[in-house]
Amino acid sequence: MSKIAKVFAELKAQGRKGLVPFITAGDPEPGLTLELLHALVRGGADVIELGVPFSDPMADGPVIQRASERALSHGTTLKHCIEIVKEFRQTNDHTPIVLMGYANPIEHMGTEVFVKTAKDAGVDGVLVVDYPPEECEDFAHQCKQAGIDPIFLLAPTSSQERIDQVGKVAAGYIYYVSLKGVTGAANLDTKAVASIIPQIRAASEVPIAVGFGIRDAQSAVAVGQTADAVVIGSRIVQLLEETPSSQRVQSLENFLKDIRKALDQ
Ligand SMILES: O=P(O)(O)OC[C@@H](O)[C@@H](O)c1c[nH]c2ccccc12
Repeated sequence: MSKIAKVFAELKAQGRKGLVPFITAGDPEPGLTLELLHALVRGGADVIELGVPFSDPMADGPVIQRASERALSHGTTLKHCIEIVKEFRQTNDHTPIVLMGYANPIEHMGTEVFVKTAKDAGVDGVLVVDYPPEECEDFAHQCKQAGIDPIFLLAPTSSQERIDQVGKVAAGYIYYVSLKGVTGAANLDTKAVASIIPQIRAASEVPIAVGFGIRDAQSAVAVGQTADAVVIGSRIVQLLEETPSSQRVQSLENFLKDIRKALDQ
């Protein structure tokens, strides 16, 4: 059983919902990411999504685009992201990390080299935004062979055929994009999300995490009523952007603790 599957099995047994925060590696300043990862764990993260900065992040709204730009301006590469995970694993062996990113940097590194170095570093899952299942059979296979869960996106626009297809290859969790739009969008409709989840559950036994537009305890709890986990990205990235450097780690931990508390009530 993968580390991600184990975490979701534990959550289910405890009747709890998963909390999955996202940060961009190398943002807002280089050298802080490792500390931020540990702060997320202290704040109650069950799985962490670590964004690999990319110059043309077409699924991302302005907040995460700016994070990518900052990280790239500090010279953050895919190799650095993997090294951060390796360092994190020196002292944390239990919190799964999912690398989130786009195909270009991975193809630039070479998929075989990527899968091998990611596995050796302790990466648990990979979500490549521009790799729909039919375009990455070989890559998904390589990941699975290495014990890395390939994570796929479904969205309100996904056809039944796509839902079935993702249901067949999914591992770790299925990421349901709550809305038509980019990360950080403000038009979350929890009722619409709740109406689609049963359709996805019918196609797969893999847990369902929902992201896009979850900003606070209230929206997290509302989505958590039907999803197995909630993903929070832009709100966290924005908090880091707005907080003075000396308070970032503590603010992040506090922010997450509040959401955790609300989800566990
Ligand atoms: O930012 P939001 O609205 O909280 O949504 C989560 C999201 O940021 C994170 O999961 C993510 C960041 N970049 C992505 C690209 C595609 C899908 C998902 C993502």
